[in-house]
Amino acid sequence: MPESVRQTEIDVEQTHVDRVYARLAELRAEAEQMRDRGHALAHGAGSEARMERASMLFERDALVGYATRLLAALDSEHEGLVFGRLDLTDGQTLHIGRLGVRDTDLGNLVTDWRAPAAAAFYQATAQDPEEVIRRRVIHCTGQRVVDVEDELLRPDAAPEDMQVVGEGALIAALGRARGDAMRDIVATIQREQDEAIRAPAGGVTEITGGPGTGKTAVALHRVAYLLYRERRRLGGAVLVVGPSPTFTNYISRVLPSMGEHSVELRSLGDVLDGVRATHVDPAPVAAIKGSLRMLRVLRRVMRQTPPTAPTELRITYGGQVLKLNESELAEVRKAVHRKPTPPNKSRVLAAEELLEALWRKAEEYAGDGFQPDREELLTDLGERMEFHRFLVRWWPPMAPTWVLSWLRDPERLARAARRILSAQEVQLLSEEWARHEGWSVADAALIDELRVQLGPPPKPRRRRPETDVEIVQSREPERKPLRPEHFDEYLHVVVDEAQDLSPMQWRMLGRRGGYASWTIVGDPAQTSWPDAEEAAKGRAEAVGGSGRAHRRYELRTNYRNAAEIFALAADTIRDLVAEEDLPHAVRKTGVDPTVRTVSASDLAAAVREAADEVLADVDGTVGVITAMNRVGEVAGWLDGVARDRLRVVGSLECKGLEYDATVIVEPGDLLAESPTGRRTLYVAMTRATQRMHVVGTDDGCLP
Ligand SMILES: Nc1ncnc2c1ncn2[C@@H]1O[C@H](COP(=O)(O)OP(=O)(O)OP(=O)(O)O)[C@@H](O)[C@H]1O
Repeated sequence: MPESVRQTEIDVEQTHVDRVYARLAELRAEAEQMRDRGHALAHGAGSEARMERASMLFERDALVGYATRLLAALDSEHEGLVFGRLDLTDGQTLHIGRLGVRDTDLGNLVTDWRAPAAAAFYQATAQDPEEVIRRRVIHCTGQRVVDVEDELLRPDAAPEDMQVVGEGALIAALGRARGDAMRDIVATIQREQDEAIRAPAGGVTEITGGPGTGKTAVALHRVAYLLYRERRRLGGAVLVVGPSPTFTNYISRVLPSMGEHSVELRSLGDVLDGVRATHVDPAPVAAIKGSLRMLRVLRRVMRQTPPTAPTELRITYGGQVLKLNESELAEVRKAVHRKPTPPNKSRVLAAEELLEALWRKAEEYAGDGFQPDREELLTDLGERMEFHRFLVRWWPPMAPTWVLSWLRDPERLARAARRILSAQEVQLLSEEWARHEGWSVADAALIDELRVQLGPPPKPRRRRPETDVEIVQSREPERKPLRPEHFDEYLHVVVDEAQDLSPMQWRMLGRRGGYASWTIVGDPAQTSWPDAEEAAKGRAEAVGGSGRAHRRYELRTNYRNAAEIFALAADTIRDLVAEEDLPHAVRKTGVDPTVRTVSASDLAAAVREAADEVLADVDGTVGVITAMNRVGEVAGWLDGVARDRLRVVGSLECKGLEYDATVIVEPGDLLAESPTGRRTLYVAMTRATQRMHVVGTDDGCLP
């Protein structure tokens, strides 16, 4: 095809794109004018009838809302507002874009990609072309059209003069270098993906598929689609949860690039306001913390005597010293906890039980010179300042992080875990809590559980009590949640990498989606959770009743990995996963991944060499993936190497991420790291789009 044909087609599209931007400038001016007029209307002393004013205000709000979204979309970083065109058999052409734009005569200059009319852009295939003759993907940089890629779907219906340019937008898109942020795929969504994106909002929508099949991309585009369809109901009430802050960062630009800014994106460690946990426990520790057995451990620990509580109550009444010792106080505490009221609402009950215990003491001491009256004693002691001072220290407000921190004391942990966890498990937990000051991602779910079990701490009246130690993990400025604090219910919850959620984490999310519909995205083959049955139970409880609509979509094409890379990665789990459950990688690079075995003393140099090689081979990012406990060491080996493009990541932190090239360091370490080591290695080996080197010290390092 001569270059001049391509240029002519680019020029044709440029003319249309120019018209779109000219119209947008008009719309922007109109919206601003309308906003100002609406403002004057709202504040002026006009004589319009109330109803008329209300309807104008409504119109103004609608227009200003539209204009605001339009401006936000225009101002977002993306690669052009218009990205597609359909030529249909009835002679119509339709331009597809991130937002719909109407002309002055109300004709469509651009059709929103989420509108029903645009569905054919994604659903038409060569086998089933519907009414589409030609599908064109338009590449823009800002307002400039730089290229077009066509697919001719109905050659039989194509007019003589119709030009067809390029070899397919998908393959071109997949070959592009990757950066630190995921890009939207609006221009090249494939049919199987589109079906999942446009599934109805209600009930539970499950999207599964192997690595690189676009599950995350599909989930995010689905959110944009649902907001387009049901903005009034869902606006501000959608939560997307991913495994780590690195992951949420990585995907954070996708929705804004589609003009959607009202979605709350959180990682598992910061679902709960006020806690920002980032460090990841070793797999065996995470497995204990995530197990439902922890529920019983937590219920026990919150019933323990707080470490700051006084161990003796002494009070004088009628010349007698009434005394409750440590074990008597513990009995009183037990009696209070037998009631169903949450501890933070039980102080009055605690006071009553203490007074009753004091009365029993007084009865014991009753004799010639001491004849106490029950009512009088309860009233007198209950009104004493010394009694209240004791009560506040003995039954303090309990912040969930404070109560969890009691388990850092091995003796308290052993008591709370007796006959629930094994001695070895207790030791593992103890050692891990001793190693870190802050909270881990798995701890966040425990803190959330305690928050609910303890109930909200009473608001301090004058000064904060010493024990109210809500610990915030990071020194970053507190992020302002889109929703009011502790109003944590959402109407749609998207869970990514769902295969890794522990039952305790499912409980945490379930609390936020009591009335929600769900999109659950994951790949069982990539799971790092050892007890699939327990996790499934936790998930079923979180997403609710079996009577709900439940639809499943399976994505089967791996768009990320070069076929050569995926073939080697798949070998690691072939005997764990049925062949038909592995995705099909569509893109070949002609370059095989390498596996190098070196001596332990040469490992650092070999890793450095492999990193240098791939940095020279690819333009985008390089991930060096190693066992969690070696991240610091390996980063040291690569100190100063291409800081802008090279990242050293731990095996459990690379979930969901993507690089142009990867270096897998010492695969044996990844295998040994946890009972699901083989799946972890599979995840690590499926992160690269173009190149992969595996470097290890063991000849048979790959299964
Ligand atoms: N239709 C498409 N057009 C262009 N790129 C696509 C398409 N579908 C997926 N991709 C790209 O493929 C890569 C993998 O997508 P994504 O991360 O969503 O896969 P995933 O199934 O969530 O993977 P994993 O399970 O490994 O985390 C991304 O770079 C994404 O942009």
